[in-house]
Amino acid sequence: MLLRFSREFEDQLSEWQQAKLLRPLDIALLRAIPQAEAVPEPLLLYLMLASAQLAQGHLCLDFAVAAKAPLQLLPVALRQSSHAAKLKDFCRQHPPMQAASELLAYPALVSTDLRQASQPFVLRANRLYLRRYAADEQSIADFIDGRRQADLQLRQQLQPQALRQLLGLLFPAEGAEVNWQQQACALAASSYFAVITGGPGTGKTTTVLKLLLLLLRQSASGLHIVLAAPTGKAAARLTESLSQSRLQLAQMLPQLADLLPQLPARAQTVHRLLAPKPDGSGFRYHAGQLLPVDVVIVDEASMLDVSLFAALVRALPPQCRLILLGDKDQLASVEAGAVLAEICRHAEAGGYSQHTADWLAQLTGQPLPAAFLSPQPDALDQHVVMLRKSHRFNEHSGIGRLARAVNLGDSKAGSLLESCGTGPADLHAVLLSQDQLAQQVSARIVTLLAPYLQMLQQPVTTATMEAQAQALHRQFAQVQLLCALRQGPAGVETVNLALEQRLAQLRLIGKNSGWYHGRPVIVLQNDYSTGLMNGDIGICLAVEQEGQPQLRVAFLQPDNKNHSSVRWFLPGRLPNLETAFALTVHKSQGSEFNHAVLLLPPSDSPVLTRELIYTAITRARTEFSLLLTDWTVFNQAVARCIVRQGGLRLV
Ligand SMILES: Nc1ncnc2c1ncn2[C@@H]1O[C@H](COP(=O)(O)OP(=O)(O)OP(=O)(O)O)[C@@H](O)[C@H]1O
Repeated sequence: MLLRFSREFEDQLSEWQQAKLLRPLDIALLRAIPQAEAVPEPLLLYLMLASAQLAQGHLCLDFAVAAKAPLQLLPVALRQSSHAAKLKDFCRQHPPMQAASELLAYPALVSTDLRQASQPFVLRANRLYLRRYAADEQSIADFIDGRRQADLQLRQQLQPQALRQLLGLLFPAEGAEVNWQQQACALAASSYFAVITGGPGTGKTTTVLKLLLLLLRQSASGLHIVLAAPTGKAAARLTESLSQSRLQLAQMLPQLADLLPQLPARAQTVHRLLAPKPDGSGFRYHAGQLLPVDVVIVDEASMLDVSLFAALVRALPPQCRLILLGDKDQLASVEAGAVLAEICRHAEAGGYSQHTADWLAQLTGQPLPAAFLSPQPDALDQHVVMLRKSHRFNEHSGIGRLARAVNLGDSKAGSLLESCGTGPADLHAVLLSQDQLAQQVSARIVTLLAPYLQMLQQPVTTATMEAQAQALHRQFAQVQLLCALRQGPAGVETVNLALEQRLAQLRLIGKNSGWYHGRPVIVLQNDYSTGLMNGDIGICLAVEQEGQPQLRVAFLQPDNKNHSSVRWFLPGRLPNLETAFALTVHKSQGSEFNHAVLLLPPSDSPVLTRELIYTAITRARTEFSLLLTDWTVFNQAVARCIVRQGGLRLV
């Protein structure tokens, strides 16, 4: 039975829903809980607001934040709206901290002890959670805590001298500067849980491969190692990057080359590792059925949402190591929580205890500078090492400098781009007018895509289809247009449509809707029947068969020999997908392009954040372009950080 509330309260709810202060889902949730009937209406509204926080990526409603700044409970776009006053008035009339204590009078609905019972809400340290998210956060905190205890024993068993020798072999001395890769390897080699964070090209993959060689050398009976990533695209890129790094390591470290065959050749998605049950009721591996693994490496961990992370740690056996790799400054997952960013909150400063610093110095022979030590060390910081030197972008690289400036929220970041022509050669900015924006963008992108479009003019035959698909994929990945938004005049949908129309007008594609020769597509969900993963890119080609063109879609699948093979599909067999001439920045995470072109919308939006701009810039290998109509939009985005409420550091 669904609850009906008093007439006045129902009216208030529909007003709040219309004002977008609540979602229909937030209201429906409380209607479905019989115990809610006894709760006074203001408290019910707080419970609904706690559920509404998830839409903004927060794990909980923080009453302390609500008391200090009630508008923080709203998406940025709504904070200026006339409706925001409703929320302010509500918080004034029903003070949040008082509501937090009043909620305790309803133990059938709200519990303070997660382990005790199964109430739908959990209140801890003035944070109100839906039970599931409190449980996820608790699982992660328990996992990290458990691993920390186990580390004490592990370090007693290790032989520092032997480790030091291996670390010396893996990281030959380079000078007086701290070798953070070596520090990361030393920490991870002596921990059951470690996080290696760093910007693009700082050597995360290289470091973790060296770590695996070290662990393999130390293991008497071999190790079951698994490499995973949150998306299929990121897993494919990790597979590719692994095969390149293996070749380099084989040359650099001939003494350890015999161990290379023991390294996994492929990475998989975290979902696939946990094996979803066919009926969608969870995973085959969980706390009651642990994964048979010794070491799990998860790359692009910024994209891990709290629920997937919790599901993973619950399924790990006690003696299994978990090593997370990722760039803490990138966009977090669209789902709730920002686990990597939260764990790495103090990574820049280090925050090491004297004990950690002494241990690392013993293993590496390199003492950490005092600036990285903290007099009041936080336990979580002892698991994290940040790699600080980019081996891809040197100090003269415009991309590297721009990424750093954006990351620091430096208001001068725009001037690096504005000084086009006189500034760094790898950066470009183009100011467009608002009129016919998508058409102006299309004209520019068609020029950048010229080599790809030219290649498409070659007829594709059954004899040449494989090689042509490979070449077209390589060419298509050279330049990628990234949109900050999905909808609106500069959104992915409008721009893809405008591009298709322009290409059809120029007769560079056969038609501008449905399937056509040359249509690039991106898969929008994992599909285990085809093996295609969310984020995979395909190209539709008309293959001449007995004089008749047949449309087939070519997807690349990296193999373990640093090559790719092509998988062909009939368009009708493919899962949910969309055209990929333009991608959202979110969808581009985990991919890289020689030239990344970011299009900003004409007006500000809460989605435009420092993390989004940074993620777009760091997709670029050799060139980055910004298309915009107004520099204020760029500057406002750089000034806006994503803040997500969660309590991992408090649990
Ligand atoms: N210490 C080093 N000295 C010189 N080159 C290095 C060093 N570490 C890594 N590299 C090189 O820098 C490049 C990037 O390294 P790697 O792929 O390990 O970085 P990453 O942080 O994993 O990058 P991504 O941002 O792509 O995930 C590789 O070509 C690698 O060989």
